[in-house]
Amino acid sequence: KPSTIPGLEPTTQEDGNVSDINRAGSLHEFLLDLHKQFGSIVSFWIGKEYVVSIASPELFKEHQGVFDRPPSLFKMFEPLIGPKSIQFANKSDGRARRHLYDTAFSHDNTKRYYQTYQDVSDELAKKWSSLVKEEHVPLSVHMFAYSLKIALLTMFGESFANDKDILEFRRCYDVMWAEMERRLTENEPEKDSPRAKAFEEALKKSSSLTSRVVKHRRDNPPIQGQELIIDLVIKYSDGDDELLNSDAITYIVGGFHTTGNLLTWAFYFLASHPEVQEKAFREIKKELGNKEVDHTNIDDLPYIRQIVDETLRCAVVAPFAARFQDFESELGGHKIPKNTPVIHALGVSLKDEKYWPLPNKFDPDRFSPENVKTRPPLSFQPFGFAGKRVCPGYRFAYAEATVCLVTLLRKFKVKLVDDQVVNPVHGLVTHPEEEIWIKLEKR
Ligand code: HEM
Repeated sequence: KPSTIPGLEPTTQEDGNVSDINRAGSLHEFLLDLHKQFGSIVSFWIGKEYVVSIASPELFKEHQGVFDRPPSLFKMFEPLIGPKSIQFANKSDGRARRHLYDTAFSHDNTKRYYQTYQDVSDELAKKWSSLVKEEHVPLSVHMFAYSLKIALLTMFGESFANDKDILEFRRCYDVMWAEMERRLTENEPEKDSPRAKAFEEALKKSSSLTSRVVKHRRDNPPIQGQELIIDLVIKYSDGDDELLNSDAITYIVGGFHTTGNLLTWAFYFLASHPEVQEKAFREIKKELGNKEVDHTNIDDLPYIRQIVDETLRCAVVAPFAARFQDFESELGGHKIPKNTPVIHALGVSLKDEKYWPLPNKFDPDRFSPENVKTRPPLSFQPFGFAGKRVCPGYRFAYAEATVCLVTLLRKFKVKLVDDQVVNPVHGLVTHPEEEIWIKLEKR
C-alpha cells in the first residue's frame, strides 16, 4: 500500500477498482460511497494507478495552493479537446495561459457579454411565446441551444452569428460528446469502424468551422480591450494551430455544456417547486420592474443567486476536479507519493450532511446570508478552489444564467409535464438521463 490513507485494495491487478466504479454508476456515486465508508480522505485504484480523493473544507484548504492537474484522469477527453489543451497544461505553460486567457472573463470584461445574453434570451422568449398552450417543450434541447449560441457568440465573435453554423456545430458536438461518454465505460472503437469514422468526421467539420472563425479574427483583429477568448488563444498559440484548435474547443465545451446543464436543472427545480418560482418572480418584479438585468443591477437579485447556487449544489453540475504534485507531499497527516492524482470530490462535499441537512432536497434558503455565515466557505466550491485554477468561467456562468432566468420567469410560469422520472447521470458534468419535458403558461 503506497500510503496510510484508508480505502480500497485493487479488485483486480489490471483494472484496480474500475469495475467497482462502473458498478456504482459513476465516479461521483462511487466516491459518495467511499467517503461515507472511510471518511474525508480515501484511496483507491484506477487501473494500476493509485488515486486519492478528498472531500472536506479542511483538506481542501491544504490543497488550495496546488495548480497542476493530473493528465491521466482526463485522458479520455483528449480526442475531443486535443493533447495541447489547457486542460492538460501544467507548470509555467499552464499558468501563463491562464494569466492571459483569464482577462477575457475578468469582472470588467464580463460586463460586455450581457447584451448577447439578453439578445439570445429574448430570442428564446419569443420562441416560447409562439408555442401553443399545453405544448410539451424539451427543456434541455432549448437550454443547450441557448447556451451554445451564447458560447459561440461571446467566445468566437459575431462571425459565428449564423444559425446554420451553430446548428452544424451542435450536430458535430453531439456526435463527439456521445463518443467521449461511451469511452468512460467502453473501449475505444476500432480504427475504421463506423463509430470511429463518425467521430473523426464530426471533429473535422467542427475544426473547419473553428478555422474559419480564426481566419476571420486574424483578418479583422479587434481593437485593444475588445479581445475575446479566441483572440487571446490566437495570440498565445503563436502559429501552433494544434494548440489553437485545442484551446478554442476547450473553452467552447467548458462554457456551453456546463451552463446548458445548469439551466436545465435550474428550470427543472423551479418547475417542481412552484413556491420558489413565485418568490423569484416577485423579486424580479420588485427589484427590476420591467428593466433588463445587467452588471449594474444583478446584485439586486439575491434570491435568483440563491436559486443558481442551490442548483449548482443540489444537481452537482460539475462533480470533481483534480490535482497532483511531482514530489512527495503530505495531506491530512498522510504521506502522498509523488505524482499521485488527488481528486477534489466537489460533489461529495456538496452533499455532506454536516453542512447540508437532507442534501438531496432543493432549498435555496440554504444560501440566505444568515445560513451562508454558518458554513466554512470551502464547503461550497462548485467551480473548484485550487491553485488559481478555479473555473475561469464562473462569473460568466452566473451572469448568463441570471439573464436567462429573469427574462423567461417574468414572462412564463414553468410547469413539469406529469409522470416523469428524472434521473441524473454524473459524468464529467451531470445531465438528466432522459429529456425533461415542461409546459409553459404565459404570465
Ligand atoms: C455551471 C457552469 C460551470 C461549472 C459548474 C464549471 C465547473 C468547472 C470546474 C469544477 C472546473 C475545474 C476547476 C479545477 O480544476 O479546479 C472547470 C474548469 C474549466 N472551466 Fe468551467 N464550469 C462552468 C462554466 C464554465 C464556463 C462558462 C466556461 C467558459 C467561459 C468554462 C471554462 C472552463 C475551462 C476552460 C476550464 C479549465 C481551466 C484550466 O484548465 O485551467 N467553464 N470548470
